Parts: sequence; C-alpha cells; structure tokens
Amino acid sequence: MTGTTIKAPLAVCAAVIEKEGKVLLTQRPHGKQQGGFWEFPGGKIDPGESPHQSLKRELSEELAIEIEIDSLLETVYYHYDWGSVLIIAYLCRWTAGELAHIEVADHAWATPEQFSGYHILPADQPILDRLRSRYSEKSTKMNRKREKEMSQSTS
Ligand SMILES: Nc1nc2c([nH]c(=O)n2[C@H]2C[C@H](O)[C@@H](COP(=O)(O)OP(=O)(O)OP(=O)(O)O)O2)c(=O)[nH]1
Repeated sequence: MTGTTIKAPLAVCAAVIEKEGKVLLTQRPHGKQQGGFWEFPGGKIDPGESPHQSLKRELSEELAIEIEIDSLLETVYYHYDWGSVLIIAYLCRWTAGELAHIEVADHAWATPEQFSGYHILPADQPILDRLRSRYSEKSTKMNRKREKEMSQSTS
C-alpha cells in the first residue's frame, strides 16, 4: 500500500510559571530540534505518564526545580512541517530548587510586553495571547481598585 503515514500529534506539556508579573521562558539547546527558540519549560509526555507527572519530571530534569501545578491555562494544536504537537499548558508555582541550566541554553523572565523580543516557538501563540489578556485584565482590576480607594479617601 502506498501513501503517507498519518501520525498522532506529539503530546507535550508546558509550565507557565509566574513571578512578579513576569513569566519564565527557556531557550532550547542549540543542538536540539528547533534549537535556539524560546518556549515554556516542559516536554513530551512519556508513555504511561500523566501530564502532571510529566511536567514535574521535565522541570526537574531540565531546570532542577520542583513545581506545583495550579490550573490548566490553554491547550494548543499546531502543525509543524515535521508533524503536529498538542500542547497542554498549565499555570504552575515554583516551590523548591535553584534554577540550573541542565537541558536548556538559557532562561528569562518576561512580561507579556516583552514576549515579542524573543523568538518563541510559533505553536505557543495562543498561550502568549492568553497571558496577554490575563495580564491586561489584572491591571484593569488593579486600576479600578486604586480609583475606588482614591475616591473613598477623598470623600
Ligand atoms: N516544552 C515545550 N515544547 C514546545 C513548546 N512549544 C512547542 O511547539 N513545543 C514543541 C517543541 C518540540 O517539538 C516539542 C517538545 O518536545 P521536546 O523534544 O522538547 O521534548 P523533550 O524535552 O521530552 O525532549 P527529549 O527528551 O526528547 O530531548 O514540542 C513549549 O512551549 N514548550
């Protein structure tokens, strides 16, 4: 029989770790597929693993840190020329460990306004959009709260 083999998307988990209005980005090692691009730390879900187990393992292997997973932020399906990925991105908290560059070339803490300064993998666009709207909602709420407090203090 001829024809192309259709493969299931690669299941990938990604951690969105926030600190003081910034999000942790990591750079893929240069020798790896898509090397040099920035992404959210994480990786392929291995057979028999749950997404949560996989994410905790990846963060420990790549960065030597421990995390707690809070909630689902976004899921993304994206087709690269070599195949497709299904990315499950979770909001996480860094709970222990000193960050080390074990399987990453570099790391950075970026505000949503700074995302465009990094070459982030194209599949991550919906995650970046979700974060941008999350942060603008947060700042709108804070501004409203501030305005309310100011009007109360002057009345
Ligand atoms: N970790 C991660 N991978 C992403 C993101 N966005 C995106 O397109 N990907 C892609 C890049 C890779 O093709 C794939 C993840 O596979 P990987 O090779 O990095 O996974 P891994 O860490 O398990 O790698 P390895 O053990 O096989 O070396 O998903 C993202 O934000 N984080």
